[in-house]
Amino acid sequence: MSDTVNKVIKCRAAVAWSEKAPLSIEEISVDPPKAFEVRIKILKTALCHTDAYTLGGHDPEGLFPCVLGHEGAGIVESVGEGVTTVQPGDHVIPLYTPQCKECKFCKSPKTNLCGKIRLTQGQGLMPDGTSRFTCKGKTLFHFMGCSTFSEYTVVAEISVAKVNDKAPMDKICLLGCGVSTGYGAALNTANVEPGSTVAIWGLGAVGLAVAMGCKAAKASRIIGVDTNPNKKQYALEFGCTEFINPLDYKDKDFKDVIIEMTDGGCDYTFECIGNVNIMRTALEASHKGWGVSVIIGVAASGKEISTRPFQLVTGRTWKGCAFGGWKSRDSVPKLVEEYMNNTLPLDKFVTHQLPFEKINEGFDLLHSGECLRTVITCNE
Ligand SMILES: NC(=O)C1=CN([C@@H]2O[C@H](COP(=O)(O)OP(=O)(O)OC[C@H]3O[C@@H](n4cnc5c(N)ncnc54)[C@H](OP(=O)(O)O)[C@@H]3O)[C@@H](O)[C@H]2O)C=CC1
Ligand SMILES: N[C@@H](CCC(=O)N[C@@H](CSC=O)C(=O)NCC(=O)O)C(=O)O
Ligand SMILES: [Zn+2]
Ligand SMILES: [Zn+2]
Repeated sequence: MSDTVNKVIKCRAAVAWSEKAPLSIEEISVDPPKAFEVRIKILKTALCHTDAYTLGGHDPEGLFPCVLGHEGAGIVESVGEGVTTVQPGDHVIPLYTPQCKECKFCKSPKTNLCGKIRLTQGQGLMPDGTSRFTCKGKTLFHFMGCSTFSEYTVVAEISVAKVNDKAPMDKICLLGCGVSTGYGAALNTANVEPGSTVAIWGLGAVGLAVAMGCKAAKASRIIGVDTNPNKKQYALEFGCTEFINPLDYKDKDFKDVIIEMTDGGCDYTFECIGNVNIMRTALEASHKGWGVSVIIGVAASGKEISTRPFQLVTGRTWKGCAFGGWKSRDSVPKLVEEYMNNTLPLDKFVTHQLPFEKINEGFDLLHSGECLRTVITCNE
């Protein structure tokens, strides 16, 4: 048994003291896990666009000071009373979409949105309404039920997936969010069929994982759309059959470009940016009668979508997707196995690696357009 069990752990965390400010590496105190909670030593975490979105002050649920991060992997350090499904030493991925298996959402095959702890998670707190983090006498909020930008974190038992302990943490951490989300949006939410025509707006890690999912589903045309011309090379590498840059068609309504290219529109379209104007374009570029458009991107506070209702009357469907539609505790260990047997590539998403103290450079990279994912080493 580790000598930290039942004790407060003092460790480094990247604290977000306020929005729009760089993270600050601080010594924080991490309390022991309470009942049905798990304390995790985080080995690796990646940065997702959603961390930047919340730090940028765009998240209506953003609370500060907090410990951000939700795309991580680590080892269970200790467990609270009543925890039965994981034990110290287990390799785990924290889950921002938990799976309690008891609530009406978990019992429904129609959704992966567990409702058990969503309220307190959105309040930046553990399920009992308190925080496990303090720093310089101040309480820090949790983030998305994960807070992986720390050497140690505490999460609910229903928010951890136990995974293969042979799997490399610097790759499988990506299954905590971006890759699982994009891949599942294609396979679960859209349920893309063989021979389909698809367009994907926004070729970051999420959009490229959609492309991978569409390729796995044997779509015949996968059109990658991004304003960054450097994304062409990634588009083709991750399964797009063609790449198109809307900035090359400034004199046209871009949805018409796609509609003309595809004889009336795509069977499936995906928005992976968080831009409500593009969400409309993606819907309207889907085919009359049967087109399905999936919103994955997270839009800034106050933004709303619109279209003419006629677009829906004439048979298009607008859908949304959180965490790829995966029932998380059941599915994430299987996705790790897919990685281990080489059916779900992760390595090529990791374009940058940084030590913990350079985490702010990871945000710069995310904004630079050069990077798909930066993986941070929290503990060796
Ligand atoms: N629903 C869910 O469960 C999840 C949602 N998300 C959300 O998904 C979105 C994508 O995340 P991620 O892949 O990490 O983000 P990235 O920022 O890495 O990728 C977004 C891409 O879109 C490009 N882009 C920006 N504006 C346009 C435009 N007008 N037209 C075409 N392309 C454009 C960007 O180009 P450039 O590089 O030049 O900026 C970039 O390549 C975010 O909104 C994120 O918050 C993420 C995970 C889960
Ligand atoms: N907090 C925001 C919405 C943020 C959001 O939509 N989050 C996604 C995951 S994004 C991951 O990188 C999600 O799963 N949402 C479902 C949920 O229950 O949070 C807001 O309040 O608008
Ligand atoms: Zn994310
Ligand atoms: Zn549930």
